[in-house]
Amino acid sequence: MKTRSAGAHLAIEAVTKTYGKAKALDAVSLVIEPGELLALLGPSGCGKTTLLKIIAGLIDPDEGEVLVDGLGMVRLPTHRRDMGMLFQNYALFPHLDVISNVAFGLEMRRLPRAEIEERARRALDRVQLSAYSGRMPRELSGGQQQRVALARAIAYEPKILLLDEPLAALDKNLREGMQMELRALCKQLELTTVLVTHDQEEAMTMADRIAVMRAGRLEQLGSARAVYERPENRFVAGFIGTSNFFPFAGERSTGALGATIPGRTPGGDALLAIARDGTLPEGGAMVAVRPEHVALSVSRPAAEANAMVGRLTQILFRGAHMTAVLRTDGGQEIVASAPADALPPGLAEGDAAWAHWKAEHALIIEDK
Ligand SMILES: Nc1ncnc2c1ncn2[C@@H]1O[C@H](COP(=O)(O)OP(=O)(O)OP(=O)(O)O)[C@@H](O)[C@H]1O
Repeated sequence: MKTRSAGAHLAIEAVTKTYGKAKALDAVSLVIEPGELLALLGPSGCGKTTLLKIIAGLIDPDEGEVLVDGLGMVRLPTHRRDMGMLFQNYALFPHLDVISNVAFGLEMRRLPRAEIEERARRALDRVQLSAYSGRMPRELSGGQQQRVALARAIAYEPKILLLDEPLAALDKNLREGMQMELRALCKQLELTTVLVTHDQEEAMTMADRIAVMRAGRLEQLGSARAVYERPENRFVAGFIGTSNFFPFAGERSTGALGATIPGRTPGGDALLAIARDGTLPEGGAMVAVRPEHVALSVSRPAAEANAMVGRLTQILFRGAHMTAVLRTDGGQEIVASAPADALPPGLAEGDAAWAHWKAEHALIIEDK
């Protein structure tokens, strides 16, 4: 008997969807490898759910194709696509016990009785709820109900799992635990998984790769690490983590970005040193520096490539980390974050301080 479902290859080709005049999706293409967990991440209204529903067959695209192992899906109804689904409103049937909830989809598929029972028990076992099979949904916690819904989604051993904000209804601690559990299960079952989320931490925790979307288009696709460390534009740098942004005043003709490029900031004549191989973006450039790469000191650091002086307007302790905001005379705000014990002793809000960072931590990104 089959004990696991190996994931399918999923390709989305130039999918477009328009509602009235508004383009919810604008020629989106991406490939998800077998067994890969891909997060669709973006702000509300960017088209994530529309794309997921098109993959599922709940919405028809205007143009484009969805391919599973090379086979076109667009004309196939949802129930013939071999995809498990788990949505935020996972609504279990209140009048059915746990095992019957899990078996429901299998019964719809008219499988033999013995096989339905076997598969439902195996799915419950995978979410560690075997002991709860006779309980009613109202006798379970929110997290347990969510697990039952997950068991229902994987019970018929689909090749693709589609998750739309599946943990949004859970409180923070439970959500974090479930993120790891859900990822582990997808990996164990080798499921090809598409996760819709607007929560960048959830995307980073769970996904092999993240597709960052904005207004119906794909902005950047890469591993969490790549997207975080090498955001291509201001939107991605601001949406995944936080960034300090500086206007870029280097020469457009400067080919070698490894060289020091003089820049001016609203704060005055600060020299911004930037180290990054590559070319300048066509549509205008900015410099981005992550707060954790900015250090603070009382006096000007001798050997640092970039340093700006200002006044500390806020110091916030956040448990393991602290965040400080420095404001230059010219009005440029610089956010620094560091382990709480890394703040120079004696520095307080209102004090003058220097913010500094290495050239290699200043990224040139597209200003869009
Ligand atoms: N049935 C519909 N009729 C008209 N417009 C729609 C419909 N469904 C979605 N839209 C619009 O399409 C765009 C994309 O919606 P979608 O639900 O895919 O966004 P999302 O990224 O999933 O957002 P959220 O995180 O808020 O769920 C939005 O501008 C939305 O208003």
